Amino acid sequence: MPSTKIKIAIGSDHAGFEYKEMLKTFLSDYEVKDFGTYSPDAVDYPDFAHPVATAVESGDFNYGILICGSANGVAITANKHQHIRAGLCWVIEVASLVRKHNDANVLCIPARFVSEEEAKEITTTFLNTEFEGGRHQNRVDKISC
Ligand SMILES: O=C(CO)[C@H](O)[C@H](O)[C@H](O)COP(=O)(O)O
Repeated sequence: MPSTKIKIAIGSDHAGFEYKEMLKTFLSDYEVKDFGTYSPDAVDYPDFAHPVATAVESGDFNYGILICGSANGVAITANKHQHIRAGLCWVIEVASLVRKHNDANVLCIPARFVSEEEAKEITTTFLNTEFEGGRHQNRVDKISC
C-alpha cells in the first residue's frame, strides 16, 4: 500500500541542531528527511536552508522546517526561493496565522528563543492548520514579483 504520510524536509545550523534532532523524533507520524547539519559543530545556515527550500520547491516535500538561533537567517535564505513562503514562528498563534493567512510552506523556529516544548507546539500547530484562502489567496498571489 502506498504511503500517504506528509513529507517534511528539515534542516538547521548548529544553533538549531539539538531541536532538529528532537523534532525528528517528535514527528514520527510523518516522513521526515534530514538535510543537516549533522553535528553541533559551527556551520553556515544557508548551506542547509537552501537545500530544504529546494526540496519543498520541487514538490517532493509538503513542508520544510528550518531551525537556527533566531530563525532570521534561515527564513531570509528560504524566502529567496520563488515558491517558498517561509514564516518565522516564535509563538503558537503566529504558527497558526502563517498557515491560515500566508499559506506558508516552510516553518522557521528560533531555537534560542523558544523552549523545546514550545517548538513542539509550534510545529504541531503549523502542520495541522489549513490555509483559509479567500481574501488571503489574493494577497498570497501578489507576493511573487
Ligand atoms: O542566522 C542566524 C541569525 O540570523 C542564526 O540565529 C544563527 O544561528 C546564528 O547567527 C549563529 O550564531 P553563532 O554565534 O555563530 O552561533
